[in-house]
Amino acid sequence: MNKQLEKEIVAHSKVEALTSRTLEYLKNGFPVHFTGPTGVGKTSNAFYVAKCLERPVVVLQGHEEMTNADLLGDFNGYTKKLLVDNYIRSVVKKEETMKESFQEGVLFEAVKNGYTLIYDEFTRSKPETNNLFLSVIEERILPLYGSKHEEKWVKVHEDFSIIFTSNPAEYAGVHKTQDALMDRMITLELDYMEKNAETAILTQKTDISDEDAEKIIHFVAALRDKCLSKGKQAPGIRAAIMIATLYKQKDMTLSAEDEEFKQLCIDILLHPVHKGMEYKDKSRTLSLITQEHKKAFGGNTSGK
Ligand SMILES: Nc1ncnc2c1ncn2[C@@H]1O[C@H](COP(=O)(O)OP(=O)(O)OP(=O)(O)O)[C@@H](O)[C@H]1O
Repeated sequence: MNKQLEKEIVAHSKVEALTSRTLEYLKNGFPVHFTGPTGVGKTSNAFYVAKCLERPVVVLQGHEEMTNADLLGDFNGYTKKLLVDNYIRSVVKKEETMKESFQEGVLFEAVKNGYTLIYDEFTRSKPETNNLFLSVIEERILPLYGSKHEEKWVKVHEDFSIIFTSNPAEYAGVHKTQDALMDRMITLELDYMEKNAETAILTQKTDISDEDAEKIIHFVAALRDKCLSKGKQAPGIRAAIMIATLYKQKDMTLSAEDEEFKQLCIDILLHPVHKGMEYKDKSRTLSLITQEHKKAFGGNTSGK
């Protein structure tokens, strides 16, 4: 696992519980799917579980243009081999052979060697492409049809595991639901983290004090709660990370009276909070943010 990511994970109680259940399911041969809104930790949790499996990790990022060749591999040109034999000086024998060289695709490599595959945002890929996963999961073989490969299929290594992630807000209107594939995995729904877990993550990522981190998290969470009761979109931990990073870097004061800090919060939050509202009038969202900002930072003068 990537050293940077290993350092970054905050293994709060929800992460630990989720990880131990996920490991149990994967070890019994069932793929696991983390789903939930943006920023709740689906990818981070997938990496953490993968690390616990102690196998090499490969990552696939779902996208519209993904093809079977990306997953299985392809012949990517020719390798030329020239053999010159002039053992007897006057007789020169030349032999030239051309061989197609095969570049293994991500899925082929993972399945063959028993790696852990993280398939992030898999619903962004076309269902026809994802159909390859049906036999990998059910029959434990990877069919190599259409790949010009000599073998017809490759057997799935017993250490191979897959963790899928997706965001349900993206399902609508992208592709038809991938029911056959979904039916073969255990889907675990992740929700927004507890405030103390978010505070720990924020402190670790931005190196601000616990007290300041707690205030920023409470502020963002208060606005999120307003969105959740109305719309589907809401600001998450990433917005809090942006606020904390810039507040620290620009040496602002964590106070409702610091106009620069207030403007920073508005810039970061107006768009995501308004997306979560059902009304059109943006000035209502602006006054909501200003109001919550005052509640969270009113009168305070914090030293970082
Ligand atoms: N347990 C954790 N420890 C440390 N950082 C975390 C943890 N959970 C989430 N994060 C951080 O929060 C942010 C969002 O996490 P992540 O990318 O895993 O969410 P996601 O649900 O996959 O989001 P998206 O759907 O937008 O891809 C990242 O900066 C990530 O590093």
